[in-house]
Amino acid sequence: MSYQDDPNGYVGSFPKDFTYGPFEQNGDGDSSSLQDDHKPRILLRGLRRSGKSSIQKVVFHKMSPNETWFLESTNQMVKDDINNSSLVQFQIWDFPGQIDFLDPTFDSDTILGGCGALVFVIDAQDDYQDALDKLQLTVTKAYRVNSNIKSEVFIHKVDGLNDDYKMDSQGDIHHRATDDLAEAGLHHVHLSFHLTSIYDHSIFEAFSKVVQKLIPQWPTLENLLNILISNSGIEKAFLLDVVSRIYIATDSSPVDMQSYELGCDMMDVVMDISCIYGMVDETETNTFNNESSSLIKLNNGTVLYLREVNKFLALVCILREENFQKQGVIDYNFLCFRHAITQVFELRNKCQSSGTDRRRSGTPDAVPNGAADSTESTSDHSQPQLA
Ligand SMILES: Nc1nc2c(ncn2[C@@H]2O[C@H](COP(=O)(O)OP(=O)(O)OP(=O)(O)O)[C@@H](O)[C@H]2O)c(=O)[nH]1
Repeated sequence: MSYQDDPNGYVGSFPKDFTYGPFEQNGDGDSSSLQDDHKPRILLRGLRRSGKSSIQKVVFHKMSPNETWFLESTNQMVKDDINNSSLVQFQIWDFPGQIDFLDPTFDSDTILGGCGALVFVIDAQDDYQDALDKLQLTVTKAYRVNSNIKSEVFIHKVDGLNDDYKMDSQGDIHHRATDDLAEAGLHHVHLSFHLTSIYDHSIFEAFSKVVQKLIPQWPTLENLLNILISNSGIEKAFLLDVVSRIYIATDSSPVDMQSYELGCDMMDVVMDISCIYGMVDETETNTFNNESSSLIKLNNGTVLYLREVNKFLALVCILREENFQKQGVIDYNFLCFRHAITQVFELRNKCQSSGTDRRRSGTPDAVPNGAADSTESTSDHSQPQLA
């Protein structure tokens, strides 16, 4: 691995205005200033007992999978704000299985209009014909109201299935669901399928992919990670949301579940140790700060390295032990990376506040709907907001 000059400011081409020193968390922004009544939405739909509430509780509320046995059936729509402590701000609306989007009393225009993604949960351990019928009706309705909505299908509870059956079910569901949509005249609507279970990391991975599609800055984050790993001898890097453990970006090499699990486990260890030993006084609530970092050497020659990026985000890197000998280079490149991420968020916040000012003053947006302009895309309520 060569550590050559890089036009992006990594080792060898030190940006002139960048110095070592305490990292100012400008990029975090003040989440309260970004609060908005109209949070972007992810809708969770599916038949009764398909696992919707369990998914929401396990991913965003740290409920252990076994505790979901005691969840009662949802009888009313539940709105769950994912904000403040988490980088990605959005609302999850969990609909009771029996609610019908086609019911005339259901205000589908308002509910589906500002929605970023529709997640449809299918219980793979059950007969899924009814679920497929409902999926077709739901996606058709959602698409007619909001053609920008991303449709995601979670083939859920796959922990009880053997690998062959899992793959067969996925193929069958994929085939039938796309045929149904084609019959309804919606050939062009794209459905994404994910095999999920709350008993492993598959549900976190699937949710990561759903959220990533809604983050306008995602390609930039991926690009920054690509530059970082190629200049530092890193094999895989994840940008993890500290609270939920979903990854909001990774480099463009394929994700293998084991690496992601390692990253999440490391994050858990760091948070546990920080909570126990990192508290300076009783009033302190956030023990994850710019001092937080961790290094774990595995006995197979792999090194896991974690650094705090800002209070919502951590970078977890996986690399070979021999590439970690130049830790100074990696640390230096990490500082450049963190600086770049800060700039991305500053720009994001600037765009957002100018959008808010425009809305307050009633001035129409300068750019028409649909134009490829960063200001426009960031004030779109169907996108989650980076804090
Ligand atoms: N084996 C297995 N069981 C799961 C999984 N996810 C959820 N369950 C179980 O499925 C049952 C129903 O889960 P809920 O989350 O209440 O389902 P729901 O879709 O919210 O149900 P309604 O509120 O009635 O619409 C619970 O007993 C969960 O423990 C999973 O990944 N694997």
